[in-house]
Amino acid sequence: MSQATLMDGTGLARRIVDETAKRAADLTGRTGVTPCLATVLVGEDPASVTYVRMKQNRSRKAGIASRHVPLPATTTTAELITTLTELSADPAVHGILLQHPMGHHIDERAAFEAIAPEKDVDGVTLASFSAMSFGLPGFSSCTPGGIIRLLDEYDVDPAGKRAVVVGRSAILGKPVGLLLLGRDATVTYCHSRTPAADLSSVVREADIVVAAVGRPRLIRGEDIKPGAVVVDAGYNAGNVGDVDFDSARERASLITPVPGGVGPMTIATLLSQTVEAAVRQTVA
Ligand SMILES: Nc1nc2c(c(=O)[nH]1)N[C@@H](CN(C=O)c1ccc(C(=O)N[C@@H](CCC(=O)O)C(=O)O)cc1)CN2
Repeated sequence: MSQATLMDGTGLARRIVDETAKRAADLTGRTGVTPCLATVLVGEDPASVTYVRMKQNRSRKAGIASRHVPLPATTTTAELITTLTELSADPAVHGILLQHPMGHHIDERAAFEAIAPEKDVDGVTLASFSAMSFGLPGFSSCTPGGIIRLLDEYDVDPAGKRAVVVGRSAILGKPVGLLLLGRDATVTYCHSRTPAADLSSVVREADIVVAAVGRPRLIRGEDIKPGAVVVDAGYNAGNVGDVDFDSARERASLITPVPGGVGPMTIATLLSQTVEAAVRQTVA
């Protein structure tokens, strides 16, 4: 079989950011309101610092203002909730991003819930999760939303397909499975406690594989069903995904590279949802 076609997240994300920039400029021209994304970072984890900086840089290119709130690693859950409540009440802020992960001492769920649903452009609140689960309007979690957009771009219709999601995190694995279910896929979840033999047998049956467990090269080409669509949403040190790319691309029909696949789509979705939030919050 020939090698899989690459799903180009970088190119699609660039087009989404260009469209987002036009929408932002239109809003600013019509109303004088500049969309504003507040980024909140607890501590100085190097990867998180990089991701937040990427979000700020791309926001600037899209005509979105950033308000950065760096907090010390010692910040308590109560202090973080106070910051997020203030940002939620600030009319100049349209979207709020709380970078994950935070320190183990922080109650992440309580912190995310302090974000007003209408400003939850990262799709992390229970309100956003429930809306997404029921197919109601709301903001999707950014990486899952970006993955579905990428599948659409490459005419991958999940309806009737067997999809496996490897991973069950609140911001990635769980929601992407629900979005695929919403598109009528037959979804199975595997995760870090799934025995290796079960993982292998489930992946072997899957038409769509979404790897989101954070284990470098866990998914091997020998387990990929010939012609399957493979989406690698793993972020591991050294820009290594959860899929063994070289062996998987020999069997897949479509595959996302790392870097250049799902990652750029995450940020493009965040920016697009920020401008959408600003439009909804602006009485023209
Ligand atoms: N609150 C959130 N926290 C986290 C999220 C999220 O969506 N919301 N996702 C990940 C990390 N992440 C954004 O925060 C992220 C990771 C990677 C990329 C990306 O574009 N990666 C590039 C490579 C980057 C490089 O060159 O260094 C790629 O894949 O091409 C974007 C966003 C965890 N936390």
